[in-house]
Amino acid sequence: MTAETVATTAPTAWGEARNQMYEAGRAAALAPVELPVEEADGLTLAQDLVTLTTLPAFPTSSVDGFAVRGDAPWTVVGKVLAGHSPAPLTGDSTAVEIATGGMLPPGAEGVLRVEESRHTGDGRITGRLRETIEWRRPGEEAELGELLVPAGTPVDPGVLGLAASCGYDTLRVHPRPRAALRVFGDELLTQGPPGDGRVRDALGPNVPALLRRLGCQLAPGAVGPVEDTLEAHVAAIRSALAGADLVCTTGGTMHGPVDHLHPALAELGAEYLVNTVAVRPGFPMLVARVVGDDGRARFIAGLPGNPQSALVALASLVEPLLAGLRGRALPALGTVELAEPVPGRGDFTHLALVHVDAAAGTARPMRHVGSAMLRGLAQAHGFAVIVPGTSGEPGARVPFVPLPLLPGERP
Ligand SMILES: Nc1nc2c(c(=O)[nH]1)N[C@H]1C(S)=C(S)[C@@H](COP(=O)(O)OP(=O)(O)OC[C@H]3O[C@@H](n4cnc5c(N)ncnc54)[C@H](O)[C@@H]3O)O[C@H]1N2
Ligand code: MOO
Repeated sequence: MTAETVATTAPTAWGEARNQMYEAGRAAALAPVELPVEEADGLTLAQDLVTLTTLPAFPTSSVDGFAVRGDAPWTVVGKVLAGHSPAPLTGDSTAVEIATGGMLPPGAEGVLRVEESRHTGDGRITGRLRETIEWRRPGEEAELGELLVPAGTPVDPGVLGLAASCGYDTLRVHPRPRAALRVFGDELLTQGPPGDGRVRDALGPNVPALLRRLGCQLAPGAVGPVEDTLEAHVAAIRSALAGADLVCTTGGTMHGPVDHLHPALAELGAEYLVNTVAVRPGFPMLVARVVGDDGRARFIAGLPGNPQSALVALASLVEPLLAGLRGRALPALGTVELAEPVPGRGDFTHLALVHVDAAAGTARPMRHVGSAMLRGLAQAHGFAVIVPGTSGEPGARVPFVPLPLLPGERP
């Protein structure tokens, strides 16, 4: 389907559009790179994480005390600190002082806690060993070659620590997608209060911040506003495509007198993957694909100009596309229980902004949720999904699309 031929296509069902975007992203998943472990935070594993050693790699004392051999009382014949490789303990009724994490000497039969030991009059130590063992056995956490975490797992601090602890210096990971934004609309101001027919560009500040939260790095370059001519639109998208895997545009998704997005896509030889979605708000959203001279697919996401609609398009199309590009699973939708009624939108899916009360587990629809408004969005946790042909009744459990917020951003 080329950009010229689809002005009259029927909107894609919301769930189907979401799945299509994920599959398109997965088919173009970014080629893995090998990075030092500490540089892989926030990326996605492109390899299974299997242990390069048994874990622990050697028997280690789990307490400060004495590693002993034979019966009490024991003659102390040395000391083992963490990081040292001890000589075997061979003599009967002998012991070495040992620190937590110290390698157990071969031949040791038990570890006595320092607080449970006593000195005898003749310079030896004595005490009763506990029933439970006081050292960690090799392989207790994992055997050599055991799968710890599969490919496709997001790399977080836990994975970083685990990778280092079992011997990795580098990890094979999918890199961050490079994203760019171009904002369309001659009516947009980038400074000062709106008035006299001009509105402030809300999406120039908003969309890059969301793209970062969705795991992108933002390509450098002017966001706009791009002049309302076809030539300027084509040039702006083309320059953005040169340095990005994903170009988001805002505005111009309809077919008004200065809506140049569709003709610009046609001129760039873009192929629509989704062009309009049966969702409110935001139905004119689209995603198109351009294959570069290098054979690599790049994506253009056309976000509607109405600010809330742009955010619905990000959550509906861009988020699953990015999950695929990053080599991750499609984010599963949780559910919320509606505390108040939420109207349906006939044959369209309704994405309704809600505030979630975590303690009660319920969701309350926001006020100020016109598609041109951001007031409700700035206090919402995400969108309750009211499927076509239904309305959201109090007490009903409905799917929930969270906003990509960082911990602590919506207490
Ligand atoms: N005849 C019809 N007109 C419209 C329809 C329709 O079905 N028939 N659908 C409406 C819907 S739904 C939406 S959504 C918008 C989509 O419009 P565009 O994507 O073409 O966007 P624009 O026309 O450029 O702008 C729409 C609106 O949003 C404001 N805007 C744009 N960019 C920004 C920004 N960066 N920051 C803040 N506000 C922005 C712009 O000033 C307009 O008010 O079309 C409807 N029309
Ligand atoms: O996307 Mo529009 O009204 O649905 O804002």
